[in-house]
Amino acid sequence: MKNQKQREQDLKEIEKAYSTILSKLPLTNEGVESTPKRAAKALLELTQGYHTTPEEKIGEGIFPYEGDGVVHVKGLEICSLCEHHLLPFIGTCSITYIPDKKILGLSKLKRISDIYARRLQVQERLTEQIAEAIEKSVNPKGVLVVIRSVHLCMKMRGVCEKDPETCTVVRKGEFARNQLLTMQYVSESHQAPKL
Ligand SMILES: Nc1nc2c(ncn2[C@@H]2O[C@H](COP(=O)(O)OP(=O)(O)OP(=O)(O)O)[C@@H](O)[C@H]2O)c(=O)[nH]1
Ligand SMILES: [Zn+2]
Repeated sequence: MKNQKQREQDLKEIEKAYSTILSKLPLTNEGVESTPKRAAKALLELTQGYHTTPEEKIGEGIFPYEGDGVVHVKGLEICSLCEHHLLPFIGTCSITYIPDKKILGLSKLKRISDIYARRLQVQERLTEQIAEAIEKSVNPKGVLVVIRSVHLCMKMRGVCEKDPETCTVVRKGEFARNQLLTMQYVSESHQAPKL
């Protein structure tokens, strides 16, 4: 992982690259003087997930559990950047797991999804990585992750689709074996926001 000095150097180089990009546009706006600096900071913020791991974010947030239930958390906001166009995709994530003696602190589900969303992504891989991280942390009997999102690269450019929604589903353990259970929780997942 990069240290503070390397990251400051990266920030300067990204800022320079944004200046070059802007210099190719016939701009007349006066307000863009500090834009390369702001854009560089924004890019690093949107990709800060590269500098952390689930283990680090989960910390002490794993607890013993004796029950036989299901944990289902929906409506976790996903803000990511597509790796092809560097344009946002924005959606909601629903995480369901069947604990086996261990549960995660609820906020840790959002922290895990953020670690992977704050990188350059395709939605399929993002969904898979969240499911894998939950599997690795508490070894549940099953995990189901559903993301429903809108890709701005489909809406603002290219095909310019008016109301596109992409749904990706990853099933592990019990969910991979039980289609009916999977369908129940997929149908309960929140729709992507209207953008
Ligand atoms: N599978 C998948 N595709 C994505 C995701 N985000 C963007 N894409 C797609 O990546 C593809 C890149 O296709 P290319 O033909 O290389 O790029 P392009 O010419 O900009 O494609 P168009 O968007 O069709 O104009 C496009 O079809 C995008 O819609 C994602 O999360 N998952
Ligand atoms: Zn894209």
